[in-house]
Formats: sequence, C-alpha cells, structure tokens
Amino acid sequence: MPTADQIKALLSSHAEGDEAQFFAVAMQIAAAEARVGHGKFAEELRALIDKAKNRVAIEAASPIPLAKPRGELADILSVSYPKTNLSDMVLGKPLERRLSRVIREHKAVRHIRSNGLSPRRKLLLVGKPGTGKTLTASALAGELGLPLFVVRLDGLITKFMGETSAKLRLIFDSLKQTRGVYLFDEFDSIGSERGLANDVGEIRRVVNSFLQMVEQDHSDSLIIAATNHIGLLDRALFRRFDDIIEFDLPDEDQIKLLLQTKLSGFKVLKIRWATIAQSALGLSYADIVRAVEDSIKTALIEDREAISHVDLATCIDERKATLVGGGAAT
Ligand SMILES: Nc1ncnc2c1ncn2[C@@H]1O[C@H](COP(=O)(O)OP(=O)(O)OP(=O)(O)O)[C@@H](O)[C@H]1O
Repeated sequence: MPTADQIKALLSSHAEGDEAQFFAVAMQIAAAEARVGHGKFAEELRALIDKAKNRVAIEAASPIPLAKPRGELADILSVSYPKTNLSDMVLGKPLERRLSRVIREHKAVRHIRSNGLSPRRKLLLVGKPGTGKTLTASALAGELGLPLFVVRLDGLITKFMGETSAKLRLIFDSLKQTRGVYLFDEFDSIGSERGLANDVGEIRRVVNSFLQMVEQDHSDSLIIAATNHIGLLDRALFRRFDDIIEFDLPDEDQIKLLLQTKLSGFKVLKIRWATIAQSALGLSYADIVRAVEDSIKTALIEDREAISHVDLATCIDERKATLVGGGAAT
C-alpha cells in the first residue's frame, strides 16, 4: 500500500499542476508494490501511468483547435494566430516587466487557480496611436499560444444599434467557450458618448451590460481593452480592470533600438543613430517604422544597395511634418 507521505506527495503535485512530479511519485508507488510482491497491481499502475502520460503528451503537442467565429459573431470578431513575441517589441523595462508578469501568471494559471486566486486577465491599455497597444495584444497571444480575437466595438455599435448588448453577450459566451486573447479595440466607443449623441440611452445600456458581463466573467481568456482617449471613458469602467497599462511615445534610446532593429537586414551607410533618434522624438513607433520602410524604398527605387543617413533623416523629417498639433502622426 502507498505510504501516507506518498499519497501526500501525489496530491500536492497534482494540486500544483506538476505533472512530472506526479508521475515520478506514481512510479515510486508502483515500484514499491512490485518489491512487496504485488506484481499484478504494480503492472496495472504502470499501465495507467503510461496511458496518462500519453494523454498529457498529446494535449501538449496538439495545436489549439482553430477557432473561427461563425454566424453573427463573424461580423464582430476577427481571429488570428499571432507568432509575435514580447522580444519582437522595443519596450521600456517597467512595461516589459508588467507584460511579462501577465504572461507568467497565465502560464501558471492552474497553479494560481488551485490556490483560490485568479491571474491578471482584464487589462486596459492606454496610449497615443501607434504606441504598441494592438501589438501587445498580439504578443500576449503569441507568447501564450492563444488565438487573438479582435472585437471592433465601433462597428459593433453603429452596425447593431439597439442590439449591441445582445452582441456583447455573444462575445462573452465565446470568451468562456474558446480561451483566447480578446481585444476590444477603440474601447472608448463604448465607454463614451462620442459619435452617439443621438442615442445616449443606448450607449448607457451598453456600458452597463459591459460592466456586468466583465464582472461576471471568470473564464481563462484575457480581456484587453485599448483606447487612445482615456479621458473619454466612464470612470466606473476603470475598477473592472486588473491592470491599467500606459503606452508612451518612444524615447531616444528606444527610437535608436527600433531603427537599428528594423534596418538590421539591410546595408546601412554612416548613419548617425543618435542624431536621427533625437530628430525623431515625438513620433510614434508606428511613424518610425513607416519612415524606415520609406527609406528602404527610396534606396530600392534609386537602385542603391545601402540606406544612407540622408535617406533615413529625410523620411523621418517627412513624418514629422505630418504631425498634427504636436501628437503622433498616426
Ligand atoms: N513597442 C514597439 N516595438 C516595436 N514596434 C512597435 C512598437 N509599438 C508599435 N510598433 C509598430 O507600430 C505598429 C503599430 O502599432 P500598434 O497598432 O500596436 O499601435 P496602437 O497603439 O494599437 O495604435 P492605435 O491606437 O492607432 O490602434 C506596429 O505594427 C509596429 O510595427
């Protein structure tokens, strides 16, 4: 018979989701049974362990079933399977730490849940256009191997005026059924009255439904709301999020790293990185990526092998010229 310590070790490894330890203890029990002459019982145990190990191996190896929104959901949810990682992004240390924390909590979801806690799963991302909010949702999905579902709230509201709450319910049902990262982009379109001046009562109902559904949601999916206009959001929405994460325009070091990363596959000629990084201050990540792409195209059009300082500086200046009112150009 297994000892009390073995039973304890078995249960605690199960509670911690430590499969390797669970199987190791189970094998020890089988070996002990064989030693005391219970050969048949030991064989049965080993067969059961092999069967369980196979199941775990199959689950780990199988990709997430391709989830494709159907029917009404297809109009409001789009799905992708991003391969992006956090390391593909240029991030300041504090932001990187916060996002890594979310990933680590989700990777340990079973362990965290078995201790009566819940991982951070409701995030509000706030920042100017082109500062990486959407990319972050992709990176979280990519890191966790989950599908990314993008909810177009502005489309949802204008298209289904009067039935928006029912559509939201469909999304929250999907959230329970299919674990994924659900991005509510342009979230201010439900959190504010902007663009809906004709029907303030309806938007109030939508906000209330969202508040209720988000509060009642205990699924393992990640809910990410992104907005460029935090000032427009209903204050009651803030409390529903586990984390509010701000995205800023890149500083000089981040610009330099972004430029160098984006140009890493190309030949460059005497680029004075610090000078260019300084001149690009005020641009968003998206603006800078576009300026880099423009500079590559310039060199290609002119049939030159290398991208010069002037190519890049000119494209950065052009982007800066499109800045409206001192904000990011995107
Ligand atoms: N931190 C980053 N590191 C590297 N590239 C970035 C970063 N942030 C943004 N980018 C680049 O800018 C593009 C646009 O970023 P993204 O769509 O995530 O911005 P956003 O904040 O969601 O903008 P919007 O509010 O307009 O939707 C990305 O596809 C990527 O090329």
